[in-house]
Amino acid sequence: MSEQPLLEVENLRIDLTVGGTKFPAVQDVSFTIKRGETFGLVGESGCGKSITSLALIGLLRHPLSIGAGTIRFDGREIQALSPGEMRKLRGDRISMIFQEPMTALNPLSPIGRQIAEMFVLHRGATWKEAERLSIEALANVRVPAPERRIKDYPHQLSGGMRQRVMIAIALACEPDLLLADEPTTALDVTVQAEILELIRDLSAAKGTAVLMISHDLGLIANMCRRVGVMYAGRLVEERFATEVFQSPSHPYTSGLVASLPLLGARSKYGRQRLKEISGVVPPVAAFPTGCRFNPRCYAATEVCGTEDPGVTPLARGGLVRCHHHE
Ligand SMILES: Nc1ncnc2c1ncn2[C@@H]1O[C@H](COP(=O)(O)OP(=O)(O)OP(=O)(O)O)[C@@H](O)[C@H]1O
Repeated sequence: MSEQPLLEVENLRIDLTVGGTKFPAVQDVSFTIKRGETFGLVGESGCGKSITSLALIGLLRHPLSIGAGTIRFDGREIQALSPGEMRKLRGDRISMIFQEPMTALNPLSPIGRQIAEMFVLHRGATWKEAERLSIEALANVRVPAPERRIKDYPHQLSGGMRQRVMIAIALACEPDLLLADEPTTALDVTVQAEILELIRDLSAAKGTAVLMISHDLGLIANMCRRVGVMYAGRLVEERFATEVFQSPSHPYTSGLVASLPLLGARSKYGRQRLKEISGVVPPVAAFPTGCRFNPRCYAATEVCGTEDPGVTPLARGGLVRCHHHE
C-alpha cells in the first residue's frame, strides 16, 4: 500500500452564489482517504456532504463553485485537469452510485448494454467480449440469471436490482475510488442491508476505496473505517468509526450518537434513548458566527457565539472543532 493518500482534500471551500454574493456552503474541509480505505461523511440533510462529493469529481455547477482549497487524486490536483481529463478520471478511476439509480440509468437501453458500454468505452473491449463481461459483472453483484437479465430494461427491475446494476456499472472498470451518496436510502431495510454488504464485499475484494455519504451514523460507522462528521458546511469531528461511538468529542456528534436507537444509551451527553438534537441545520446564507452549531448546542457558552473554534487534533488521532471538546 503506497504511503501517499489516494484522495487529499485540503481546506476546501465551496461557494454558493446568491444575487452576486458568495456564501461558503462548505468551508475549511480537509480529509484524506487511503487506497482501499472506507471513509464516511455523515450529518443531517443540508450539511454539505453531497456538494463536497460533487466537488471531488468536478461536477459542481452554478450557483456552486470551488472557492478555495485543493483536491488531489493520486497526487494530481483535480482543479488543474482539463474537462476531457476529468471525464476520463470519472470513468476510469472514480465512479459513483446515487440514491436513485433511475436518474443514472438510461430507461431506453437494456441494462446489459449499459454495463457493456463501460467495457467498450473504457477498456477497449469488443461488443461481444463486453457482453460476456457484463454477464459476469451482473453475477458479481448477485443478480440471479444474469444471462437473461441483460436484456431487461431498468423499469423491469426492482429498486434493489436497479441499485445492483448501478454498482455493476460503477465497478466495471475497477475504479480506485467509489463515491456512494446515500446509496440505500430509497430501499427498504432488508434490501438496504444486502446492498451495503455487497458494496463492502466488492470493494474489499478489489481494494477499492469508498467515500460513503449518509445522514445515518449507524450505517456509516458499520461500513467505514473512519468517519467525518459534517455540520453546516464544516467538518466538526473526524475519527475512527469505533471511537465516534465510544467517545464522541463534539456535542453534535454526541447528539447523533444519542439519536441512534440502540447506541443512544451509551452516549456521554445523551443518557436518554432516541434523544433528538433540537432545531435544524441553518441555510447557507444564515450560518451563525462563531461555532455554527452554537445555537443548537447544550454546551455553548459566550465564546461559541463569537469565535470560530478552529481545529484541535485529538490525542488518539482524528480532530474536533469545538471550544469545549473533551
Ligand atoms: N444547486 C444548488 N443551489 C442552491 N443551493 C444549493 C444547491 N445545491 C446545494 N445547495 C445547498 O447547499 C447546502 C449543502 O447541500 P448538500 O446537498 O451538499 O447537503 P447534504 O448534506 O448532502 O444534504 P442532502 O442529504 O439533503 O443532500 C444546502 O444548504 C443546500 O440547500
